Amino acid sequence: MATTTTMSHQAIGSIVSHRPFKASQFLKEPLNVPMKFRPKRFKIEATASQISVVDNTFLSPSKNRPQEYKKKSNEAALILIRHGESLWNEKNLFTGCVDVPLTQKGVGEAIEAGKKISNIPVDLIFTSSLIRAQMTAMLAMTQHRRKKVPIILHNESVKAKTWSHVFSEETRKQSIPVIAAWQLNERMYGELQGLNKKETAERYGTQQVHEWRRSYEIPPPKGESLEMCAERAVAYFEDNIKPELASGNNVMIAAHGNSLRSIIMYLDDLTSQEVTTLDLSTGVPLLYIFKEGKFMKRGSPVGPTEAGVYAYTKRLAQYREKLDAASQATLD
Ligand SMILES: O=C(O)[C@H](O)COP(=O)(O)O
Repeated sequence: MATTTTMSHQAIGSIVSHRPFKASQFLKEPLNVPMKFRPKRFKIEATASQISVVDNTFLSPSKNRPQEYKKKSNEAALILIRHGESLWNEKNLFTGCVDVPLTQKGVGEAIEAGKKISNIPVDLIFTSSLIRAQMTAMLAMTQHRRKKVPIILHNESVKAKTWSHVFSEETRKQSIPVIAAWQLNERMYGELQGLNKKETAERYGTQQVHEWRRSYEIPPPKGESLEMCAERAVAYFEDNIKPELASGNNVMIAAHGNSLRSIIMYLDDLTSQEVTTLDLSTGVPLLYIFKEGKFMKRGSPVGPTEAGVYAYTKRLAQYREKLDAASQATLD
């Protein structure tokens, strides 16, 4: 079924661009995206009065970060975290691209997530452009043993980039670049955004609402199907995140239930049937290792504090030993 979706300002999410532009200019045809993720029917037409997004294709992250951030290794860690509970998760409302902050419980979940990954190296963070994902990333990093400072790279204009430049080499070494990308936003839930999930199921039927929420191909009214969400999220992952992993940079992605489901579908090579049963809890970090062009799942911690249930690789174990040695040296 070929349909064209025209999105309003809610479609992509947040933030600012005062320059007139067509959002379609940011949806490049991805070159390396597998057939199942190539845009088939995804077309956005909007002007700046209807839509506003972070122009984060203006400067691509890997090309514009200083050399110091780049390093080589034959293995890299990839952490995926769905944001902690938001105010609309608490109220059981469809949220989609509406920009809602974390609840107190969500803040706690983000901090607990941070404890679980506190021994895993992180060189670079990608978040969506929505505050609940950004809060989660920042709160999680407060718990990291390496104590680097996450710094948002503002690439939306040359001026923003220049003004947020860090001049001290020493300080730069102690920081982690954070790149916010609207392509990692939650799926646009269309006319369901702001509706109560239980009431919607009562009105339209449990089966219909389940299809809107979990099927791969069926979009909610005027919203994005998981397939459409994958077309932007997986393309972004392939174009901007995978090259970082291939260069040995350890990456954390803080994003959303459905943008992460689409990325996990790609990483685990799930079928459109298998992905219907994939459901992500808030604030639980998943770990993958990227090695020799392949993604290997290393599990997800179940305990509240310890990362030990991850299947550590030798390199991760060495990193942890270094952290232990550094803490011991501080105590001595
Ligand atoms: O956007 C939302 O409402 C949630 O973040 C994800 O909702 P879902 O579990 O209904 O897909």
